[in-house]
Amino acid sequence: MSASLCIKNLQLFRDSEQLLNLNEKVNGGEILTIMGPSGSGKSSLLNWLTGTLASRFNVQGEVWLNDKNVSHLPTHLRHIGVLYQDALLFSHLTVAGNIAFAMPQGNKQQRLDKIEHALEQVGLVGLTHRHPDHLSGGQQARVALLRLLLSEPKAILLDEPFSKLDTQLRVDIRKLVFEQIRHHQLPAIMVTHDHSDAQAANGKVITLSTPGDLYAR
Ligand SMILES: Nc1ncnc2c1ncn2[C@@H]1O[C@H](COP(=O)(O)OP(=O)(O)OP(=O)(O)O)[C@@H](O)[C@H]1O
Repeated sequence: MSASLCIKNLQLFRDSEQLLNLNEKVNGGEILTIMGPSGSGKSSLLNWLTGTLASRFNVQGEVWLNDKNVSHLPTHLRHIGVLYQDALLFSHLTVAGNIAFAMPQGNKQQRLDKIEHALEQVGLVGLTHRHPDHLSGGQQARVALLRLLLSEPKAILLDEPFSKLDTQLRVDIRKLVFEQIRHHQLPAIMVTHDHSDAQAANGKVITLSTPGDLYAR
């Protein structure tokens, strides 16, 4: 069975206004890019996928992950990970503590070995016991990525994850994130305002319309 994330017959309304009407399938290793003006429903789409949409919205449709309907599962059982524009690391925990926090339970030494190996892969050797306040923005972004990957998600959502990084760092971190998505063959959906992100993702791009124009183009 190959990995996939499917949006089936999504109809999303805020009050009586229709924001989204979508059917999409994203295969493992593919990145679907969602663009569109402020208020067009990008965050609402991500919230619906993770099961955190506010009750103010009316929604029909199903989320399927690896050929299983996960629409009725609570957020933590969907195994859909999100990377945000802020690294959102816990300042009271070390790098290892932050990453371990999201990992499945298991042997402590094996978990630490896995963390150190992952840190090595992204050029963060020696930072295992450091606190986030003593890391650069790029290092924090890498730790956030590892925390996400080592939580073993089945799909990844990217919510403007590069928008706070300066130009060169943006290119480097974006390359790393996309490489990891492809390496792990995870289906991914990225919300961005930046056309260079869309280009780098090298997949389908959907531009949502402003409310009133019902359909995505
Ligand atoms: N919790 C909420 N309760 C009610 N309405 C909301 C809520 N969150 C968002 N909305 C409304 O739903 C519509 C879609 O908002 P959404 O945040 O999904 O847009 P967006 O495309 O992500 O915008 P931005 O690019 O500014 O983040 C907007 O009209 C917004 O005001």
